[in-house]
Amino acid sequence: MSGKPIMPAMGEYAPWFYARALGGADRFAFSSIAGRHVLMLFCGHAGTPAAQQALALVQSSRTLFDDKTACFFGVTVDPSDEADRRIAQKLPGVRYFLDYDGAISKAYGALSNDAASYEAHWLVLDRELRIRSRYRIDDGERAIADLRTRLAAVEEGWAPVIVVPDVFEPSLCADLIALYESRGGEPSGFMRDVDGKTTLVVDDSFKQRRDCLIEDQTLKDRLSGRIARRLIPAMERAFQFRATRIERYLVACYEAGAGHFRPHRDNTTHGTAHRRFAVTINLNAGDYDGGDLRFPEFGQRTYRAPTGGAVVFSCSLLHEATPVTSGRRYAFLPFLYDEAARKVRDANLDKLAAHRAQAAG
Ligand SMILES: O=C(O)CCC(=O)C(=O)O
Ligand SMILES: [Fe+2]
Repeated sequence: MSGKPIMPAMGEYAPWFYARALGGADRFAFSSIAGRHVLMLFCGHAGTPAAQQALALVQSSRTLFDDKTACFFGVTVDPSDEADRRIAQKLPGVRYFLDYDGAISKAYGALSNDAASYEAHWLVLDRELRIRSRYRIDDGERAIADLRTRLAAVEEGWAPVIVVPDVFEPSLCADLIALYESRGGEPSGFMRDVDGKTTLVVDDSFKQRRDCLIEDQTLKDRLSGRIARRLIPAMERAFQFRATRIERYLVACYEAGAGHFRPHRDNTTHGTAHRRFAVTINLNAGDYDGGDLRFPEFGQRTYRAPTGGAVVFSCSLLHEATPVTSGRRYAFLPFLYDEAARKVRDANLDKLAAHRAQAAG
């Protein structure tokens, strides 16, 4: 077998992967960069004349890569690029994946399976990380012109979410806020797989929120009853999914000037892979500014459920809670899943680093 690489075709979703990013995370999640156009350069070795010219072009278009509308990712298979400083992360917008085992280059068809040949090229991806165009490495001017044209034509989209009013009545929302205020909240973390174990990470620059876990069974029954009768039927109609299980009963509080949760997906670790739908039930929607949901793969539009109402969305969608700029935002934030997903959860229990991890997301 020649091991000739197969390149993903135009319009296909780019393969997702984790890889070390130069000057960044050891396990950078490619899927987390969605929400803006991406220019990728599979350069192989950054020292070749073609790669040098390509990198100079990236530098001369530097302002395009602001991490808001677009970003650049180079992919190198050559450890000497890092050692000899031929490449460097430049924030915002310019990053490199260190693909020393060639896995990314193979998945994208740049490196042949027998690792004998490398087809250096550019790719332009849209904000959903779909492949829109491909250019040879010496055709970089056209790649960048194409990216500019696409950026100029970006349209606002609608995320595939539903907004369901009146899941909780106003007095139940008030009770939950009162519970939070009497008990207080703990700093809230999020989950990340570290050495194969799903681990709780606290990082204020990524997420800042305080959570109060509800333990009272009578209250939990009241809440799950509302969800079963007022939310799950709406989900069945919209998504053909019948949720039977609720993960975590928690009241969250985002404070003005600090509270936010940067773009993430809710099911990307072993310990969270069973999550199917995320639910945001706002408890005091009229009392704060900012603090809305945004789904960057579909645009900049924001979503806010009315008090007692829910926004429901697939846990696989990239989403963020925008910073609260005034007031305090309270929300009830369960994840829903079903019996098939429960088997996934049971199978992954041994991959949880700590029991506390169950509440975070
Ligand atoms: O604040 C929200 O509405 C969403 C929170 C969230 O995304 C999460 O807890 O995973
Ligand atoms: Fe989330």
